Amino acid sequence: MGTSVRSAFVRLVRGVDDGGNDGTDGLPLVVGAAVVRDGRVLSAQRSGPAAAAGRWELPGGKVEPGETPEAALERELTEELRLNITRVGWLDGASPITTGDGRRLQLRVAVVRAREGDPQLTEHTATGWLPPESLGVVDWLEADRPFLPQLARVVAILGPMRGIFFSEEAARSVAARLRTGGYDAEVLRERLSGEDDDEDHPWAVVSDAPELVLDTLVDEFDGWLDVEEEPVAPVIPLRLPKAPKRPGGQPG
Ligand SMILES: Nc1nc2c([nH]c(=O)n2[C@H]2C[C@H](O)[C@@H](COP(=O)(O)OP(=O)(O)OP(=O)(O)O)O2)c(=O)[nH]1
Repeated sequence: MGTSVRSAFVRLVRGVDDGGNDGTDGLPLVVGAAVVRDGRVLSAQRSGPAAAAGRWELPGGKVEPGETPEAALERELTEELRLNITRVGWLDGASPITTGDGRRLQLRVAVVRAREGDPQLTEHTATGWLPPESLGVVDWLEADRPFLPQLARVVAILGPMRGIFFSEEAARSVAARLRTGGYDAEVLRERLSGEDDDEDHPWAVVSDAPELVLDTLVDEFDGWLDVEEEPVAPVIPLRLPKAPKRPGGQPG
C-alpha cells in the first residue's frame, strides 16, 4: 500500500476515534473479547469486586501502558481462561465505565475466535456460551449492554469468510450493496488506531452472502477475501472388516 493511501487511512481511523461523542475520549481503555464459537458468544461471570461479583462480562481487562489493545486481549484471554485467540474485528463504539472506586475507563469490544480447547476458569466463577438471540439473558455489567445488539447481528452472520478493505467508505459501500441484494452485512473495524503495518486489516465486511457475491464486490472495491481457517477435525481411521461379513461366517 502506498504511503499516501496509508496515511489517509490513518487519518480516517483517527478521525473516527476523535469524532465520537460518547464521552469516552482519552479515557484509559479496557478491552473485552466476544469469543465466538459455533454461533455462540462466550460470557464470563465475575468473582469480584463485591459490586461486580456474580455479574457477567466479556473476558478481557485493562490495556497496560505501552501495550496495544490487541496484545492486551491476547494476554488477558490467556491469563484468565487459557484461550488462544485470533481477532476478527472491533465492534463500533466505546462505552464508558465508572469503577467502584470512581475511576473512569472506556470499554471496547473485539469479536474473536479461539483456536482450540475449552475455557479454563482461573478468575471467573463460571462461563457460558450464549446464542445471539439470548445474549440478554445474563446480568451484564452496564458498559457491555450497548454492544449487545451489534454483537448479536455480527454473530448471527459470522461465517468463515469476510471481505477486507483499506477504506471505511469501500467497506460501507459493499455492506450497503449486499443489503440491497437481500443479504445481511456488518462492518467491523479491524483496529483502534492507525498502526503502520501492512499485515493489519482496517475494515472488514461480515456477511452471509455466498463467496461468489462477496468475491465480486471485493474485486470491484479493491479489497480481498479473508478466509477463516476452520479447525480441521482429526481423522479417525475406520476399522474395516478384513473379509465380507456373513451370518455364521459361511460362504455365500
Ligand atoms: N474485563 C472486562 N471488564 C469490564 C467489562 N465491562 C466492564 O464494565 N468492565 C470493567 C470492570 C472493571 O472495572 C474494569 C476492568 O477491570 P479488570 O479487573 O477486568 O481488568 P484487569 O484484569 O486489567 O484487572 P487489574 O488486576 O489490573 O485490576 O472494567 C468487560 O466486559 N470485561
